[in-house]
Amino acid sequence: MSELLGVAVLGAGHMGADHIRRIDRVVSGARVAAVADPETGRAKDAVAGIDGVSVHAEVSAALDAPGVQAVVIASPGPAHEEALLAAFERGLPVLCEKPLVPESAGALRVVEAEARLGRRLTQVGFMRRYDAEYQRLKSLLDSGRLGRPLMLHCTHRNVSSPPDFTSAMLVNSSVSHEIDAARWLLGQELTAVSVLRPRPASHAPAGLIDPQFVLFETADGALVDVEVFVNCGFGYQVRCEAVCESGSARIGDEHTMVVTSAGGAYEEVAQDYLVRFADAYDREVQAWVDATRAGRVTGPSAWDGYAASAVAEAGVRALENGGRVTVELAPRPDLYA
Ligand SMILES: NC(=O)c1ccc[n+]([C@@H]2O[C@H](COP(=O)([O-])OP(=O)(O)OC[C@H]3O[C@@H](n4cnc5c(N)ncnc54)[C@H](O)[C@@H]3O)[C@@H](O)[C@H]2O)c1
Ligand SMILES: O[C@H]1[C@H](O)[C@@H](O)[C@H](O)[C@@H](O)[C@H]1O
Repeated sequence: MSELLGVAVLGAGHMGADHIRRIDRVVSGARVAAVADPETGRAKDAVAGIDGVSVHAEVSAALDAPGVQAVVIASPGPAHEEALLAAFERGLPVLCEKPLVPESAGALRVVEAEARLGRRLTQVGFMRRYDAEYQRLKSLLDSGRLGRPLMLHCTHRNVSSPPDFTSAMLVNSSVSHEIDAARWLLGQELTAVSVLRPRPASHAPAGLIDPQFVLFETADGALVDVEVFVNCGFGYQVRCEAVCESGSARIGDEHTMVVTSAGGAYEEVAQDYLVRFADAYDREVQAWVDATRAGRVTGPSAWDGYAASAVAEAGVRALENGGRVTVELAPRPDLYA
C-alpha cells in the first residue's frame, strides 16, 4: 500500500484526541480520515488544523466516510461491542482501546463474530506490551536466566480517578492492564482471583473502595499481586517485580528527572498515563499501522481482550462478595491458537 492508511477514530476524549494527534503527527503511514463523537464539538477541537477529516456524531457515518480503511476505537468501554461488530461487517481492521468489551459475555460475542469471519481484524490497546521496560522484562523471563517465575508484585497508582469511576473499575479498567501483562509475561491463564480491601484513603471519593489489593493465581501455580490505588494523590506509578527461582527483576523505577534546588533534590514523578506510557502508545499505534498496511494483524488479540474481561469480571465478583472466585473461560477458537 503506497498511500496513507485512512483511519476513523471513534471517540475524541482523552485517548481519542491523543491518538488523533499521534496519527497526524507522530506515526508514519497513516492519516486521520474521519472522527465520530456524539459531542461533535469535542471531535472538531481534536481535529483542528488537520486537513481532509470528516466529523460525525454517528459511528456508522464515520465508518462509511470516504477514505476510511481502518478504525481506532477510543469510545467508553460499553460502546465498544457495537463499534467492533460494525467494523467487522465492513471488514475494517481495528485497534480497540482496552477493555475490548467490559462484560465477558459481550467480549465473547466479539470473539465469536471474528472467529466466524475466519480472520483476525482486532488488536486490543494493551499498550504495556509495547513499553520498553515491559519488553525487557518479557525477554529476560523468556530467556530462562532467572528460572521459573514464582510471583509478580505489581503496583498501579493514579493521581486521581475520573468523576464517574466506580469501585468495580479499579479492577476492570485499571487492573485490566496487569491482567493482560501477567498473562503475557508468564504465558499462562489466570485461574482464580481474590480481592482484599485495605481501609479506604480518606481523600478518595465517598463510597469508592480505593485502594484495593488484588491477588491472582495462575494455571501453573504462580501468584500475581496488585496494589491498585487510583486516588493516591502524588503520581502515576506502575511497577512490576518478577520473583523467579534464581533471581528477581523489577521495572517501573525509572525517573524522569532529578531536580536540585534550595538545598535539596527531588525526583519528578509522571502525573498520568499519557506521559508514563507515551512511547508505548507511539510504538503500539505504529506497529498497528505497519501491520495493517501489510495486510496483517498482530499484538494483543480479541481472545486476549476476552480473557482479560473474564478475569476482571471474576475480580469484580470477588470484590463484591468476598472470597476466592475461579475464572471460567470459554473454549478458545482455533483462530487464536
Ligand atoms: N490504554 C490506556 O492506557 C487507556 C487510558 C485511558 C483510557 N483508555 C480507554 O480508552 C477509552 C476512552 O477513554 P477516555 O479516557 O478517552 O474517555 P473520555 O470520556 O475522555 O472520552 C470518551 C469519548 O467518547 C465519546 N463517546 C461516547 N459514546 C460514544 C460512542 N458511542 N461512539 C463514539 N464516541 C463516543 C465521548 O463523548 C467522549 O468524547 C476507554 O475504553 C478507556 O478504557 C485507555
Ligand atoms: O483507563 C485508564 C487507563 O487504562 C490507565 O492506563 C490506567 O492507569 C487507569 O487506571 C485507567 O482508569
